[in-house]
Amino acid sequence: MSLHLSGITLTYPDGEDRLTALDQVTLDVPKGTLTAVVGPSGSGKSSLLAVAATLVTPDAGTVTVDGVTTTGMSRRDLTELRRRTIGIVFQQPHLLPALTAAEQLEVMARIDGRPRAAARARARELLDAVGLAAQAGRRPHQLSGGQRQRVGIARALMNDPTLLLVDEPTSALDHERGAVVVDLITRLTHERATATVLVTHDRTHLTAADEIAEVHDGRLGFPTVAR
Ligand SMILES: Nc1ncnc2c1ncn2[C@@H]1O[C@H](COP(=O)(O)OP(=O)(O)OP(=O)(O)O)[C@@H](O)[C@H]1O
Repeated sequence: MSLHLSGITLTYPDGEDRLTALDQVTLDVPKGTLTAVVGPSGSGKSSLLAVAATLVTPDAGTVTVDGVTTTGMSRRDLTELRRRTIGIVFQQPHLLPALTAAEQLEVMARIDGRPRAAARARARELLDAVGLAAQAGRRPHQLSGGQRQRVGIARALMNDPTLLLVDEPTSALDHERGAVVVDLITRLTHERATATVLVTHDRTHLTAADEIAEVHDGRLGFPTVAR
């Protein structure tokens, strides 16, 4: 199992009290499958992603990524685990304005200490995989919103992650471009055998999912109704 969340409870300070953002959440995401996480605003979707990304430590429960249980791990070991095994796609890709599409990717590999030639080859391969081979030399302002998001997806795959966490990737895109991005994420999930968690507001994206998890008030349910 590439991602295993077991009995996760997460609370935030709320005045004198604590607000329960996640309540006993258990979720398994096998390699090569996509789980869509849906639910109303404030239900806990971003919190779930942050816990899975090991960016937030839950009050209770265990997070296991690629067979490694993170309980009690040092900050440094968690950073290393994230660097090796987790790719994150944000709502907005936050590209660096001065860098070309290829350089946005190469810089990730250089941070990891990979040789320049290997970084360049990997960046080209991934830009090709997301349909942007011809745009490799363009800077963000020369790309459309959908193309920028695809650069963000390719960048998240640079470290060959086992776990791909995707937060509302289509929020800045129109419906059609959003569907293209979700199709791409689904294809890459199968081709690259990532365990993918996709948070989405758009229920039309659910046809692409292997599993749908609905969050309500921090609790997770799996609908049994047909999609
Ligand atoms: N840092 C924080 N401190 C206190 N409360 C927080 C914090 N982050 C989130 N919350 C609360 O936790 C609950 C879950 O929030 P979360 O952001 O996970 O929801 P969400 O489903 O992602 O919402 P949206 O769809 O609007 O992004 C909400 O009630 C929210 O107000």
